[in-house]
Amino acid sequence: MAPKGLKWKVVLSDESRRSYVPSARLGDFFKTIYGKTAWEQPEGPQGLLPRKTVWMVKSGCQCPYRYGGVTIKPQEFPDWMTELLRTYMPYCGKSEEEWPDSCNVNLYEDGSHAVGWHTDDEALFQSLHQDVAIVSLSLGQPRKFDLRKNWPEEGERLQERLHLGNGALATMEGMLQKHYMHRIARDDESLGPRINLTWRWIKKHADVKENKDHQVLDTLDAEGSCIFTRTRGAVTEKGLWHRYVHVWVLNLPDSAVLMQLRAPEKKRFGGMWNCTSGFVMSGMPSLEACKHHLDTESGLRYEDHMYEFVFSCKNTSVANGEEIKQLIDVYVVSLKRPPELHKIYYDIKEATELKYVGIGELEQAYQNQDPNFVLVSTPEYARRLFHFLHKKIRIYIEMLPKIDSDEERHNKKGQQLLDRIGDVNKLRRAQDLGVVVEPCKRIDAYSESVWHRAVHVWVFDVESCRLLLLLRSPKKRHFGGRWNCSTGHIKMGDPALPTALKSVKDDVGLGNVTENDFEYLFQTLVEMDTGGDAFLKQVVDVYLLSVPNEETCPVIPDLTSLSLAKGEVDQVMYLELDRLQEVYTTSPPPHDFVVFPGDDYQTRFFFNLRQRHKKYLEKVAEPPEPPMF
Ligand SMILES: O=C(O)CCC(=O)C(=O)O
Ligand SMILES: [Fe+2]
Repeated sequence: MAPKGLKWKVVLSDESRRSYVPSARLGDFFKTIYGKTAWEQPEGPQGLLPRKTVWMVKSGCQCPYRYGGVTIKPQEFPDWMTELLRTYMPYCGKSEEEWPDSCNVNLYEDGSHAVGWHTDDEALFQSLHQDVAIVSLSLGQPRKFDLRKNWPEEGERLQERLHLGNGALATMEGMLQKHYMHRIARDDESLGPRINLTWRWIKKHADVKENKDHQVLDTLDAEGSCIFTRTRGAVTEKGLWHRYVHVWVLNLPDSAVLMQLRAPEKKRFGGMWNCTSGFVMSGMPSLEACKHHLDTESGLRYEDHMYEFVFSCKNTSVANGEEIKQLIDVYVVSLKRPPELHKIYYDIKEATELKYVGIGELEQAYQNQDPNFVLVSTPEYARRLFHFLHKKIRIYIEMLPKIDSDEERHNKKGQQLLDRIGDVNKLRRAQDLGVVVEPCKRIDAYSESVWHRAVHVWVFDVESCRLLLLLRSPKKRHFGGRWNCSTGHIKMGDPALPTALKSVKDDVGLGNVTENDFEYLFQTLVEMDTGGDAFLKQVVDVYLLSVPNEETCPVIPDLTSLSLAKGEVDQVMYLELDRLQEVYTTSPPPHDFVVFPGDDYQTRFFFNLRQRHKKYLEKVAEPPEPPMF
């Protein structure tokens, strides 16, 4: 109450005992929000979120909130939100026009409910690029709110703790989301429920679309020259030739491309996976169209030089009974550090999901004419696109420092001891013959081309005659970014079979199988140039793990049920034996597969497996044996 200019000395200031609103009213707020909210408990990559939540937006906004691998659909601000805003915004100096347009509401039912370290840095809020404000209101059970610096300077305090009590109003301002993380930690004491509201201002909404049918496009003659301009509505209705762009955002480390699931209600190709694509407006260079579509659909902006023009092709297709005639300019944007999915914006009216689809998976979609994907039927499209994508990935992998990803992580594996083998000509099975000379370190085995031992394990779907293939992480020293079976080094003195078992378990998490399920196929010598200075020289015991088998693996493992070793295996697929044999017999072999040289693989392997498949079918077809008395 001090008049301006007069300085009072404050002897006691206890904000913690102050509430902006009488506590009975706080109780009413709590009850209303608790009871009137359709709470959700979404499931993320690590299971159910340890709290209930809703994402609320002002009427007219459709933006979903995506974070930590979950997407929360928006609910419109309910009536009680207006009352809360009217009550609290004056404390933040915000008039009604300036009220926030969205709010994340969390319900922590007890002390086991929490939110882990995170920042509110999703593209919607643009909080990594500019000062933003987030206003937080806490109701109910007081909880501890922690803040932690991302890049603490030496000697600086790392963490701050606030106690957010019933009715506490807090703000996060400036560039806090860039420099700090925050959390509500679990609290094992038995605690009552707490509701927290964080009000935010959405900075990057969906592009407000004008009536698309009125956009003007150039129509083309057979040579691709512009003949006249027509509205988009007329072009699509009459099936006139027009210009179109496809933009493939290439995630180099994962060998994958960004795709979106088109909203089911879209007139053309609704409910199908597609790259970013769109019309080229009259007079617009196609590069501008690419930039426009990528920005408005996904909020991704890149400099011109990031867009590589790959090729143009003519394509005709039919969607929804209408003929579409397009001259498509295809562009690729290759990213060494692609954005995390949950940070990419999308408009749910246009797309309902985003994902990075492995190039292998996309190629398979083309081969199988997968109806879940929008595919360009002109054969040269797939041929030229995949040729280009593979080339980009190859160049990227060649540029990576050649370090074994494991070495990078613990620097231990390189020190592992392997058996060094002397005269490989004397050898049938390394452990039988006295050809093991002396141990050598794994790292030296690589750099000095020392013969050592390894296993290959092929998981064989004997029913459909397919093999499980693993896409090796691009960072692997040998064969990075290429499809192969499961492989492992045999450590000094170890027998091969347990190594085989361990390899598949580590690589793809096949849990129940035992050593008895493995079949020894043959031993082969692998001498290959894997891209480094030295040759890889291995004496390999090749094993087969056939599925299904009655005891430990009664069903063929579903790809999604496998758990892939991080940093080792990026993807898995089943490939028909015939197709793998084609890969093995193509010359030169396709660079995205590891193809082991030598007769053992070329002949024995495929022959062996085909026999097993045949036998299996015969066995299944046999009538059951009559009971014996
Ligand atoms: O419950 C809180 O106080 C924090 C909530 C939060 O960080 C969020 O919703 O992003
Ligand atoms: Fe947060």
